[in-house]
Amino acid sequence: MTLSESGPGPCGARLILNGGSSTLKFALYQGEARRLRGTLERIGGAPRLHLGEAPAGLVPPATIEAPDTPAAAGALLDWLESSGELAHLEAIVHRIVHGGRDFAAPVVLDQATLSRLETLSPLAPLHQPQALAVVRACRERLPGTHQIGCFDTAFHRRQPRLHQLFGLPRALSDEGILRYGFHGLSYAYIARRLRALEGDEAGGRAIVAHLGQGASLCAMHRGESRATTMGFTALDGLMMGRRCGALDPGVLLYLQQQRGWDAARIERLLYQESGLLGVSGHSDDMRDLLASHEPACQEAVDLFVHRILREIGALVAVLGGLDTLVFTAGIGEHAAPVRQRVCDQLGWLGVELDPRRNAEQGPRLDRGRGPRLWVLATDEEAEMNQAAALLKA
Ligand SMILES: Nc1ncnc2c1ncn2[C@@H]1O[C@H](COP(=O)(O)OP(=O)(O)O)[C@@H](O)[C@H]1O
Ligand SMILES: CC(=O)OP(=O)(O)O
Ligand SMILES: [Mg+2]
Repeated sequence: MTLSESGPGPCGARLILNGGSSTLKFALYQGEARRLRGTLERIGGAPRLHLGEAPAGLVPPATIEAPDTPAAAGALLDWLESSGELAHLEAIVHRIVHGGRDFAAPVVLDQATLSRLETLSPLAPLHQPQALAVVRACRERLPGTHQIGCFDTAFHRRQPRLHQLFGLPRALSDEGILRYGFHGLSYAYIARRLRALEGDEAGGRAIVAHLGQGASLCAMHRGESRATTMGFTALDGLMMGRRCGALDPGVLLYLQQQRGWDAARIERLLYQESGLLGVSGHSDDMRDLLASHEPACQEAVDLFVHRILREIGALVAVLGGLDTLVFTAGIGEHAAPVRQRVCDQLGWLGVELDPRRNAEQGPRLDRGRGPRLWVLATDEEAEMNQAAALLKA
């Protein structure tokens, strides 16, 4: 079904909801024009609502209750509704992290689609159940609006088959145990930005470092995904805020067999207790670690950078060289010391970061020699709005 078959007309507004592992980002669009944009961050801790863009007179709520993403979305809808912002709402566009093999483009989220997506929840336990709960709540609360899903995995579905395979028995690959990759809405947006910024030069080999609470790298050729560090789930690859990234699977066997850990205990270790938080013993937030002089906090940052370097090396080998390196997402966009440390250790690739440009947040960071270096603010919401508009066409 396309929206034009049943939609209420061309001038309806679209609300975009982008649930991350620590944030709920939102935006309201009228066609291509953005009316407001904001982030609810530190969900589950001490939530704060930042309004990046908003019409004059729209005041954020003084306090917000957000123990989890569905509660955060409910509070956000309460506030937008009481402010009169949802009067002409046509659709709510949801970021759905896992689309598996079947969902490679935006879809209308009807009952049957939701049931199919629920089967993927175990593969993205921090994101998928929460996003689907938000969709169900929106269907009940605003039955006159369409619910549309855009998928993190979609951008990577055209990777060469070899790059999607694990070295597992064929039968397991055939049933869908494959490398899917995530953060695809962010990578699709950055690929578009690079085309606009670099023009014909964008035909080259690029690595995009999406460094947020979840973190991954994507190797692109001509703006298309060739390889990425996340896999079947959003656990693989880089070390993250609370996830350890790539891990010798023997560690899991050891914990099961020698310590008697069950699946729930292992899931908690992998998704909640590891990464920057586990190594530092202090915080999962790069801002806290960069401000600390504790050796364990510094070691956590050292390991974060080291893992990025190792994975960049692997992706450069896949691409056969490097023309462009982009930093994006919470850490990539804001943590100049992390960008500096990564680039300082990539001299062997001809990377030369300009410290002044880096301190001034670029957007161009190189000295005019070697691979082009950029810091670009990602905009998954803009990508989702555009994708939803195409669904309507
Ligand atoms: N000014 C900053 N300096 C360093 N790190 C930052 C800064 N602002 C945000 N971050 C990091 O970005 C993370 C959030 O990234 P983001 O991409 O917005 O989140 P999510 O992965 O939940 O979508 C925070 O956990 C924090 O580590
Ligand atoms: C897939 C993933 O880890 O997303 P986020 O970084 O938004 O939590
Ligand atoms: Mg995110």
